[in-house]
Amino acid sequence: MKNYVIGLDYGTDSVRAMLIDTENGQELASNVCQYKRWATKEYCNASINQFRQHPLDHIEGLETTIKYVVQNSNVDPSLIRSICIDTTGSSPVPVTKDGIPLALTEGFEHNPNAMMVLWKDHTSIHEANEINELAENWGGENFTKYVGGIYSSEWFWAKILHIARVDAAVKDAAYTWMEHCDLMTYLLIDNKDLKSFKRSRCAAGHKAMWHEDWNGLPPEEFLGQLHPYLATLRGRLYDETYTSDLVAGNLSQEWATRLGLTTDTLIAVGTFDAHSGAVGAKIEENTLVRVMGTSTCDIIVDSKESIGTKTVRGICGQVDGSVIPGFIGLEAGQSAFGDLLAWYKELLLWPTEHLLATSTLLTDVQKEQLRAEMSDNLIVQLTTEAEKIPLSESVPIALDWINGRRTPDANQEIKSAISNLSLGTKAPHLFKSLVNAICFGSKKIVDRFEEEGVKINSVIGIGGVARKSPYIMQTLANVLNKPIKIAASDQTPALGAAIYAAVAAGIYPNVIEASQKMGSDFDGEYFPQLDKVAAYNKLLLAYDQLSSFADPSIKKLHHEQYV
Ligand SMILES: Nc1ncnc2c1ncn2[C@@H]1O[C@H](COP(=O)(O)OP(=O)(O)O)[C@@H](O)[C@H]1O
Ligand SMILES: O=C(CO)[C@@H](O)[C@@H](O)COP(=O)(O)O
Repeated sequence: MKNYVIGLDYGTDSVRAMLIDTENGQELASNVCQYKRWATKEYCNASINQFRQHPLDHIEGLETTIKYVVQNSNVDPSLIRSICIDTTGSSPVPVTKDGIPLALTEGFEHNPNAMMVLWKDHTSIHEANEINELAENWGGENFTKYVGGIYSSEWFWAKILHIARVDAAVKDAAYTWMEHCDLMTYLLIDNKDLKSFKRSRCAAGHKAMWHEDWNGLPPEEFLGQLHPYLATLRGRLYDETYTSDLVAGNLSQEWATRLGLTTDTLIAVGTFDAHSGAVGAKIEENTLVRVMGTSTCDIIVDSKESIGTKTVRGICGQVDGSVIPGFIGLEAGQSAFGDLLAWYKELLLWPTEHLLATSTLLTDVQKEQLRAEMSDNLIVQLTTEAEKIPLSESVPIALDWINGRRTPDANQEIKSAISNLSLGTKAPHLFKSLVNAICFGSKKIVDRFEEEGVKINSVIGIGGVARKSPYIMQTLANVLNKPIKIAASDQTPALGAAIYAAVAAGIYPNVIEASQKMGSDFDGEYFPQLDKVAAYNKLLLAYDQLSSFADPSIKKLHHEQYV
């Protein structure tokens, strides 16, 4: 009998559904929906790094995309066994006692503090510092131990603490908070009991300091010192967490009717996009999967025996079962990857945007066409020119911390810098230096894992930049001095979610087996070019020097390891 599943992947700008044949991972239908309200950035303020999303964008996107794949796949809806949802994270949402997102209730419809606080929102830098200070000095267990020793402003407690401080009305109305992947899963299932609802192990372990060692979330005595609200909230959250190979519940009658499915469809426990992306790209023990898009997420799985009691410094967490149940999932990442290049592109397009508007040489239509053409071609042209610049030629040295540093050693306050500019520095030289910077930042993550005893046997690249830029992937292979395989699928997170769904429905016995059968193939591999590896190592020394200058907390590096 045929079995089908749906993977639903919530990205930063859009949500996509994929209907998959569980026999071979073949995609039978897919559909993407952009978030309408988010597109106007109505609830955001980039100057203070405030990024909020309205839950209606997520609910409308869910209904549109799932309905589309169900109707356009020619599959009997009763054969659609299960759905799994992945989202960005940490992206917490305040909800009422009835599990309704606060922004859907009267009086809060347009209040950004009542909306989902997107992963890249950095309004809670101060609160993250406070959490770190307390964790280190309160006299008890340091609860940041399994999240790299530093709590980030991108994460659950820091974000909630910030909102509790700045918006008493939201604090008082928010009975509880849910990670986005949990909320969307909860929305679909029939069991509406918040206390017994199966929350994501991945989200709780990587972002909310949940760990078996202290029986769940940090205790009230700790959280209460940050804010009494957090202590109250702790009691309304959860003790247990669950991996995504498990069932959270059956599709509710209401949603079965709305989506054209039946209540026999199972909904798996939710997870994060990077983790499901790794599963969609056939991650195995000691494989590093790098999700390279706007930012990066670096995911590794290692055995419990190999990790033992070790805690890896400066990463985004080590969590039992966050990627493959039974293994430790480790996460790191860069706050900006493609975003550094996007920033540069925007900078260069400034005259096109502003001077062109006042020019009388072209019609409005021509201006628009020119603007679009330049925007589409700029990175491609810069890439062609940057590739021609020999490594021996002096290029600027840049840091990749344009949006702070996620890892190693989170510091969201740190800023980027560029040095070694001269009158000979042209736009492609600067572009080349930015590409080098994002690759050097990647090398720091790989080095940290290896220094801490986590073996990396192979590297897989997924995400927009991995697929669009052979130049960046070749540079990365040279900088890391490791081969990089590229997954063929553009949609590995949705595919990974489909794989979890298939295991939850009992179609496969475990995630590894399902991922081997359903996961993406590879359609490219980049190998280090031995003549260039040494030259990049030299440039890396200059990157290290600039890093230490911009962030004096970085220890003096052992340069001898690179020469
Ligand atoms: N040809 C290219 N070379 C390098 N980077 C690119 C290219 N095209 C797009 N990008 C970068 O890719 C990023 C978007 O990656 P993508 O994976 O599509 O999005 P997301 O991270 O939101 O899922 C942008 O930051 C953009 O600067
Ligand atoms: O941080 C995580 C997961 O832990 C990601 O959700 C976050 O970087 C967003 O990634 P994308 O830009 O959607 O690829």
